[in-house]
Amino acid sequence: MKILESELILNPDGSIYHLNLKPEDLASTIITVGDQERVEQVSCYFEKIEVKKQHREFKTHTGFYKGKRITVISTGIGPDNIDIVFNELDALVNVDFESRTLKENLGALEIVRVGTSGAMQADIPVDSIIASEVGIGFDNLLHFYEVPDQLFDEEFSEAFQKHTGWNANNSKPYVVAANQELLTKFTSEGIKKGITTTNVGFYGPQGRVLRLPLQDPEMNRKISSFLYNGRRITNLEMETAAIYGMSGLLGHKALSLNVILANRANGSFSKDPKMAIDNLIKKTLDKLVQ
Ligand SMILES: O=P(O)(O)O[C@H]1O[C@H](CO)[C@@H](O)[C@H]1O
Ligand SMILES: O=c1cc[nH]c(=O)[nH]1
Repeated sequence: MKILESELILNPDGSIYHLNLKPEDLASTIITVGDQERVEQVSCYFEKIEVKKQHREFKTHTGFYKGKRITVISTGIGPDNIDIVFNELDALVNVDFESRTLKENLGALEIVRVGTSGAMQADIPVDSIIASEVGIGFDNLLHFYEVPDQLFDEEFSEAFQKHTGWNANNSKPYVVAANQELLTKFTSEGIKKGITTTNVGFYGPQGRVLRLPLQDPEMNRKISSFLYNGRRITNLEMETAAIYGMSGLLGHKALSLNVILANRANGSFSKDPKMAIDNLIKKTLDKLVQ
């Protein structure tokens, strides 16, 4: 069935609406970063860059690292942007833009998020790296899609809601896993597995108080004391669960790696965030070519 012009929006040059990319601009291995300035921080390691495009906060470089074609793209902040980026990345590989129909053989992208994050446990040092084996989404993005039974871990979500006395006005947390193959490949010395919450804001939704009091000032304490099958929540950020959910629905493989910049349990912050992120970028690139 033909996808209408109002649903799959193409720019006059044939590129997709927000990302400003054409199908040939994209590699099948993709690194997503939040900050558009991080795109160069990744692509500076490429031996050759063949595509450089930007529209709004979505900046893309495609090039080669040790002979492997890789795309690095910025998503901006938050799950609403993940909806845009993941639908458009998928359309770039799985929709024929000429006929506006789905391709017969659907492609699976390999997607690794290189992000920054806050630790919820005092013993997780700033500058360390966590590979999220599970994302817990506090956003409601995934609830707008038809979700197959096996994608969310409902039992996990219920245990979490019970432990925290979760306020139903916030959302219904969804729990979704990383791609196991990528998780195994990336977990190593210097990259530890963890459980990551995806929060809908940086301040109140992550329990930060500058001037506004919180609806539940105890939320971070409840999150950090939660245990599920002996596993604790390690860190929080703003994209991972949405990335895992959208990848699960669309048939792509995704893993989220985050360097810890803030430790919320002991109030510390990285002394050199740029260097800490750079360390994660180098590790990610080397793992991708292994
Ligand atoms: O550094 P990035 O990848 O943007 O990730 C984290 O940093 C942003 C908040 O400062 C949020 O996007 C959060 O997920
Ligand atoms: O505390 C933090 C640090 C980075 N990113 C977040 O979302 N939270």
